[in-house]
Amino acid sequence: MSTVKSSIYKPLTESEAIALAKRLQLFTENSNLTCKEIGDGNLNLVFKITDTDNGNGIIIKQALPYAKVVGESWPLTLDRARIEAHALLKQSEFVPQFVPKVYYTDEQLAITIMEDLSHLQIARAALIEGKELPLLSTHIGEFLAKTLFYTSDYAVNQHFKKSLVKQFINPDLCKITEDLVFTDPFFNHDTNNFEQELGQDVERIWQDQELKLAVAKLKQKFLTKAEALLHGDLHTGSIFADENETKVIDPEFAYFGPIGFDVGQVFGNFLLNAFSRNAENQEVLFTHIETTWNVFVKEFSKAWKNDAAEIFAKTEGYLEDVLSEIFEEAVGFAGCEIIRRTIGLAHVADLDTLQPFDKKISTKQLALSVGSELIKNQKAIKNPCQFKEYVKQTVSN
Ligand SMILES: Nc1ncnc2c1ncn2[C@@H]1O[C@H](COP(=O)(O)OP(=O)(O)O)[C@@H](O)[C@H]1O
Ligand SMILES: CSC[C@H]1O[C@H](OP(=O)(O)O)[C@H](O)[C@@H]1O
Repeated sequence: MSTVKSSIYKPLTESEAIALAKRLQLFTENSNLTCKEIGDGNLNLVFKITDTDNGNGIIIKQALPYAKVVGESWPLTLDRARIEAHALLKQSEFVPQFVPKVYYTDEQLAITIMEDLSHLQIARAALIEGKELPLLSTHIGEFLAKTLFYTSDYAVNQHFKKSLVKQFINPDLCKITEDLVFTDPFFNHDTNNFEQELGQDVERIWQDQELKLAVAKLKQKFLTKAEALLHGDLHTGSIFADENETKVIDPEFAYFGPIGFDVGQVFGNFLLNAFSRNAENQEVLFTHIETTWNVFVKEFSKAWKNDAAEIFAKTEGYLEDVLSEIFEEAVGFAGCEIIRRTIGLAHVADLDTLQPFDKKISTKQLALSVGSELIKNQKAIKNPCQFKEYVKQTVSN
């Protein structure tokens, strides 16, 4: 992997993307290449370049100087491409099997060239289609445990950790999360986006002082708790998977934050998919939540026992306390993710594609109730079993 800093920024066209790939000798000179811009996310361009003779491909991801979902009226730093590439490289030190290979980066052009994962499917789409993805949560539990433990003060020399914190200072992308996840959905803000039929449910959220106090505290943790290098946007649209393989993409929101945030986003997105299903098909999502947590605990504890640098690591009860706090925070962060994906700016297809309309509205009402209950009852929910009971109880009330 090499990095070049001399180009001048310009959004690529499909033919320029091909020319770049050839110039970088990522294909042989006579290759017949096709290119298609396939970006379906909120922020960036994604070019898929394929050699038509053998099907081999690469992906060129390029940041735009604004948020694609809104347009040029929402300027956004190109530095997110540097953060994404460096986060992928850092994660690959601990879990190379779960991230795409990075072939090349150019900070000026804001591009990352990486492995084409088109043989896999985005997990959100696969779950909506009802696929089980049997290894997804085992892999994600291990991804979370290793990327988070090995970038934390539990594992890393404090001086080195602070140099990493500096490398991953990501204020613009953090501000998006601070606003879209932790602020706007809890106030009458113009970024919110919800059906008028949800008006009373949303008003209830805006008036709920107990809920708002709990969200304020979670937001404060997101702002201040520089515990480990987070992925920062670990929803099921950031995961490629099939029955055997799992790859986590799109860590442009990476920064040093609370471990429970990444874990909570995973829980929240599994639940959003569960809400979209009939009761008899929901169990597999609760199993994914349980497995994610159990594998996370197993791998995090193993890493702690073998590799902790912190002198207090062997102190009785410390690991257990750290894990309890991560779980408690994850429950609250999951609640925030569920609420923001239901009434905030950026929705999820799991809920938005539900039909008929009445079913969509009633499911969203349920999501808002469950999200609120999780946030308000974080301390009472101590394990995946109680998590499931709280969700089921809220659904049946
Ligand atoms: N490495 C990859 N291999 C194949 N397709 C990819 C790859 N990275 C991204 N994509 C495609 O581009 C889409 C958007 O990518 P993503 O990184 O999520 O962009 P954004 O940052 O804009 O959300 C993904 O949903 C996927 O379809
Ligand atoms: C204006 S950004 C909204 C939303 O989009 C990001 O998701 P993605 O990059 O995966 O499309 C992130 O979740 C932001 O909160």
